[in-house]
Amino acid sequence: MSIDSIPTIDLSPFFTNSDENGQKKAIEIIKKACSEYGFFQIVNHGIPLDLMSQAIQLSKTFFAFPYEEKLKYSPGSDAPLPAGYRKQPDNSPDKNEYLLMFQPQSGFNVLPTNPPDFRAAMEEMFTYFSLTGVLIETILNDCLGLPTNFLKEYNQDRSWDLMSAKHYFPATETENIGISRHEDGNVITFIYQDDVGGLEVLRDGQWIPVVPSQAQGTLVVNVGDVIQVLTNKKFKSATHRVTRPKRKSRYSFSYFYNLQVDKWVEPLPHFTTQIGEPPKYRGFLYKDYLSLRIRNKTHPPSNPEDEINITHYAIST
Ligand SMILES: O=C(O)CCC(=O)C(=O)O
Ligand SMILES: [Fe+2]
Repeated sequence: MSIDSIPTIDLSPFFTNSDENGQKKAIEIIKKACSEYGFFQIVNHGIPLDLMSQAIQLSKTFFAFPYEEKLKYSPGSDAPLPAGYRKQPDNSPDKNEYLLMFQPQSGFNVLPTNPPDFRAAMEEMFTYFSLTGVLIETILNDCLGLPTNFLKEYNQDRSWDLMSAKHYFPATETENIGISRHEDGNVITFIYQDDVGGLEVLRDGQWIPVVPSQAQGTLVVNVGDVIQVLTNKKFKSATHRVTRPKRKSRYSFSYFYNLQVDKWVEPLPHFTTQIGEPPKYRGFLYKDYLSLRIRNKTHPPSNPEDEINITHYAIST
């Protein structure tokens, strides 16, 4: 497959009820992209373009502040995840700093008051992203031929969704990794990247760049491990990474459409018993998987290849 094969889907048919044909076409392309790639891009997704570019602009202003200023927004100690400002530790292979938030009404958020409009823009982005998540989840439900609203009923609680604004430092002479290779553990991830580039997807052993098109408000969508397990690997959670160019900072927003942590995750009967396929994963409690992933970061194994990922639950055949 060639570089331009990460498809971009126009979602406008889903905002005008009458365009069933347009919806069908989009669903076909998304279905193919999820089973081959686990990655696709969307435009006309309903998030206002001026909000998106304003949010990136404000994030640039925020990250340009002195470190001490940014540290004022360090995460509170009671939060289940570090909501607030963090810089990756110096020994981490990931060279970025970020601002992480839960849904706007969460009591855990520590959001900057400076630049003045940043907090409102982050909250508004969050709200729009969560609507996009519901829409894409509904589309995936259709692509998979699941009963109407199946995924929606399985995944109703938005209080574990996360959004991060990230700033990647320019590459040095000796290293250029921004985020090392990984798969996302959640349900669906959305990425809005600036025009610098650097996001890459692994396909057939090759790193394929996801070419940015910020002006169109293009969002990258990637399927996470939860979908991969539920569908018994019919849909792929793609391996991806971020590399950094020299002399340029890179800014992005990621939205992690997540799952309530007490949920049980296992291959659905639709993709196993009902079609005579053996399950490829054993079931697990989502929070147990999250703890193992957090442990990768707090107690990194000496060999990065030993980091725990979804293959931890794989059933060998
Ligand atoms: O910043 C990006 O483009 C991607 C970030 C990412 O892969 C992640 O946060 O999981
Ligand atoms: Fe990721």
